[in-house]
Amino acid sequence: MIIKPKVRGFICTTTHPVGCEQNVREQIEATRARNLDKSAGPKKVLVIGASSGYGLAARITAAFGYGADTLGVFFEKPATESKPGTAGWYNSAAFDKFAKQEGLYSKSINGDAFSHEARQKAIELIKQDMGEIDLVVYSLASPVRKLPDSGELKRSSLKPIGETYRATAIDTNKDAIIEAEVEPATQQEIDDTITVMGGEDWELWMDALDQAGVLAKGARSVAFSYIGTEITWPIYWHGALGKAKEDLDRAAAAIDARLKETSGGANVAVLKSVVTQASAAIPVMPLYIAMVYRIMKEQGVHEGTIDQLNRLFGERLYAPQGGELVTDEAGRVRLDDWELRDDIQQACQDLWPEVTTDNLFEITDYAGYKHEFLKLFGFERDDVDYDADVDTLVEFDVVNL
Ligand SMILES: NC(=O)c1ccc[n+]([C@@H]2O[C@H](COP(=O)([O-])OP(=O)(O)OC[C@H]3O[C@@H](n4cnc5c(N)ncnc54)[C@H](O)[C@@H]3O)[C@@H](O)[C@H]2O)c1
Repeated sequence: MIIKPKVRGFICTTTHPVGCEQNVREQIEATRARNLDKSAGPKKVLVIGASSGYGLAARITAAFGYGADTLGVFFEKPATESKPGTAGWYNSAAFDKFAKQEGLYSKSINGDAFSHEARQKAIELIKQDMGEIDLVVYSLASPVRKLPDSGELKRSSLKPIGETYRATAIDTNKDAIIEAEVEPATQQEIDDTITVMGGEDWELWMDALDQAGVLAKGARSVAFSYIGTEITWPIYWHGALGKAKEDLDRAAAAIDARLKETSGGANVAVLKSVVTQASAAIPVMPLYIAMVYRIMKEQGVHEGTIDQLNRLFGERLYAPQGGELVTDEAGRVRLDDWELRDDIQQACQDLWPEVTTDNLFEITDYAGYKHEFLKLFGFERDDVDYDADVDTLVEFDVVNL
């Protein structure tokens, strides 16, 4: 099949298997170049949400930075005769291939991580192949959760709370500046967003792993959050999603108290805004990212997904000098420190009212944003021949639920 990108709103409905493999290879090379202290890191790792974005970067960091065995859980689609698989499918196939070449254990579960079945399958595989795990990374981003007991479907909302949110944004289909308007979430929508993206499911995973006796002494767990500043607060931190992320903080404290009994611990890690399938769906994020990327690149402090995870592991969770993990007052590990620097945020504030459809590509890094977005699906890489016929039917070591 010869595959070209087909963008519909904030997703690309086609993917390129070779481009996705090259994306994974590039992240592995970036991780190797860091020369992380192998003796300090995790050895057996479960990553929930392992196929793209921050979860994939966590899996790559654990495996190729520290030589860890990994079990990944994700919800992706393989190719059919007429349609390529999802990017996360090809990313995971590539990860699996490279990990096995390196002699590392790699196994994956493709199915709904919110289900009890996924937890049971993970526990079965850990018992069978890994014994105990010493790190659980929780990196799900989902618009919907099927409740594991009742089967009821809950949906999350990307909405403000209290007032209608009006802000300058990009219509990414037309590359045009628009005024976005988002109605506030109802109480039901806020509650449902907490149910989908809050900490309950993370706790269910940690309970199940603990009860099954597969958590090693000193095991750690980390889940990811975003806080941002005034620019994004109305839609994010002060919106429905922010309430869910507050609930993640609550869950982190509860899980931490339990893991501390064996000298382990749990934290929320607050990461910077990067281009992923999840962030592309959040109103205003594409414009904010286009601005903050430009400014952070100019200041020499730009980081992509893999850089953040390499730094999280290498300089925070498994810092070679040991000692106390540095957190903020709420126990969160902060990797958004450079993005939230006053000078960077002030430059974004200054740029915001200036942007128009005409100068969008000139005064922001929107070109960089678009490139990163297409890259997520395996497109726009210099090292891939997009006119060549590719085999889309890629298989690997995965248990499909
Ligand atoms: N992208 C950002 O800018 C940003 C910034 C800070 C924090 N975060 C947080 O990082 C976490 C991961 O987000 P991302 O941006 O990497 O997203 P992503 O869309 O790239 O990845 C989401 C992952 O979740 C998996 N997933 C979704 N629903 C699932 C289900 N039902 N069962 C199993 N797997 C499922 C997907 O397969 C994929 O592996 C989220 O908690 C997000 O809030 C993201």
